[in-house]
Amino acid sequence: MRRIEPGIWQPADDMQLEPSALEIAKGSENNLVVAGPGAGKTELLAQKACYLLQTNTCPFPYKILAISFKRDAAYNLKERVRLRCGDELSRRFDSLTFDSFAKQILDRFKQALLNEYKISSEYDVVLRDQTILDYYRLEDTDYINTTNRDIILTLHCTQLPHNNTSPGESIRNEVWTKMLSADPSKLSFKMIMRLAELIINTNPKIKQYLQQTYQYVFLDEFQDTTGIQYDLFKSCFLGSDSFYTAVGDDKQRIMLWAGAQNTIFEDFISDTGATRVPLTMNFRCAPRLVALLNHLTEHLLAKTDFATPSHKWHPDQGECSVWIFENPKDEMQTLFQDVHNWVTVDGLNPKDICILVKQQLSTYAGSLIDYFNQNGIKARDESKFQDMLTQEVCVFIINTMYAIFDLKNSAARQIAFGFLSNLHTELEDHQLLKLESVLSRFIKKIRKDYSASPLTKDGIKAVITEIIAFAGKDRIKASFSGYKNSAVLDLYIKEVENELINNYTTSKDIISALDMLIGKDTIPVMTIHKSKGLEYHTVIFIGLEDGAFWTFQQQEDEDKCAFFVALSRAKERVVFTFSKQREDKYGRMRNQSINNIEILFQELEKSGVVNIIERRP
Ligand SMILES: Nc1ncnc2c1ncn2[C@@H]1O[C@H](COP(=O)(O)OP(=O)(O)OP(=O)(O)O)[C@@H](O)[C@H]1O
Repeated sequence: MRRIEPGIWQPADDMQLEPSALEIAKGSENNLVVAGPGAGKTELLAQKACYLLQTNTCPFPYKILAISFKRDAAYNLKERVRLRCGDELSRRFDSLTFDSFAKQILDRFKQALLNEYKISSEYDVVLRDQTILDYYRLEDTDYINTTNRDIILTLHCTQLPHNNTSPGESIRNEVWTKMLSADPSKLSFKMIMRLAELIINTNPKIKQYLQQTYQYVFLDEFQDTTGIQYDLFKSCFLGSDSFYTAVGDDKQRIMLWAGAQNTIFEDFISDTGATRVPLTMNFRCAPRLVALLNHLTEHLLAKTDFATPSHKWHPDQGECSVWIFENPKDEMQTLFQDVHNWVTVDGLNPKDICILVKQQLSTYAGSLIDYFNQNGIKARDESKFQDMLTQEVCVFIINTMYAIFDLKNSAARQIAFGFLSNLHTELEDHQLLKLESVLSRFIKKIRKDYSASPLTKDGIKAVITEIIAFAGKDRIKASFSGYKNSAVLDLYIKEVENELINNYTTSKDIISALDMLIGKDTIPVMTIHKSKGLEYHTVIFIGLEDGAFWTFQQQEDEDKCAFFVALSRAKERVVFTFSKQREDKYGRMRNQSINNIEILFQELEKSGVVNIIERRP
């Protein structure tokens, strides 16, 4: 690929960056970009990656490491850079979550662990706190006096190697020993992070290798970085010649409950000498929504970093309403009628509408999802699919299936080919052309083999097996560190297979089954925490009620931020619902109040841009 002169480099997709954003994209300093929702913080990281790669400012073999908070964010950032810079350059852009970054270090260098922290060659990742609590219960007879949260915190909060000075510490150490020496070892992601950190801190050569690999390090959603994650970052990179760009927004800090470090911005500046740079635009939200966000910034969050809307909007665009209902049935029917109109009359794609809840998705939106589906508008709990649909191997299988069974889908074939070329980084351009025609022949052959009679469950399984065999399981394992463990790779392949077979059983058509899997024309329903970084034309938040904000009195600031995050996912329209009654998780109908969260209603009202009305079907 031809190098672009730094002087003539332009941001991709004709985007105009704010002058300070452009300076950061082109600069090589440590920066902390602090800006509100929709300011283009993630976009700035994508543009900076393009600048560094396209101008060769980050020359081969150096790489860029971008750490995002969620898998889908990491995947989207990588895709954005790949589409703009091409496969070859974007291979030097590693976009990971903290969890996957730590896991890669552990998987690659586990032989370098100190003896007392050795783990089995394959290990189980423990995703449920209960597993840890069960180990703890075996060790600690006073278990009953300690809260679960404290146990989990104590287990992970200290850097390795552990001291053993107090009785509490010796119990913790015993739990670690038992989990590490289980067959296979049992590790939580936080333990993986601590082990990765230990490897770096006790092996200067590995640390040096890492620092020499990554000349630039990006940190997205930095406001929610936990102490453990920050310790890992510091162990890996502090004192190196790498340049760091962190971006975040303290008005969107919603992970304090999960250990986000409250002082992370100040700590980062003092540790790295980074310059704090504000951005002032909001490219996402229509002007009336920006006005509302500005009002809440000042009066709810007591901050002063106000935003200016983009010129692409008319000043009157953007609407925010609070709809008050007698009961959840009225709420469900009214929402359905309105959404139906938006889809059928206004032509809005259901995928551009998002339904959000604070927590307990099935309590607040379970019946609503069923009702929408029964009446012809597809909706689903998106969190069940967010991980699978951003797994490279799943994306590959799905797109190869599209390429086989949907002749018109040339984009799918391109994505499948992108995956294959990542497995064959040794190939020259002319050899890649050959690979492309091998893929075409494979697609034609499978299409022919399976076109004579309708597909069966076994047929779907066989096609997936052939697709994986075609790519080469060993190659996939060698090329993606996340799949080094065969069990993990098999699990994801099985997950796609099961979902496809389920969908096919209902739809009897493989394209429809694939469409269902990717959530085509389907309203995503999720919690606020899962919506971080995402954006939709319309956002419907169900349950602006004390019941949903039951933590408000204990963590007022965090819950206000959660409310701010929900609102700021909308580009054009946001609706909050309040139902005078709501079923609890045991199915009992309860009266709802706004005594605790009255301030949210007051400020919405005072902003002058919110329509608060009683609605009936
Ligand atoms: N310079 C720009 N010009 C036009 N559109 C932009 C620009 N920067 C970002 N956008 C668009 O604005 C939207 C928000 O961008 P982005 O997600 O990067 O913001 P963010 O600051 O990370 O948001 P948040 O913190 O709310 O998740 C996206 O649709 C993005 O494509």
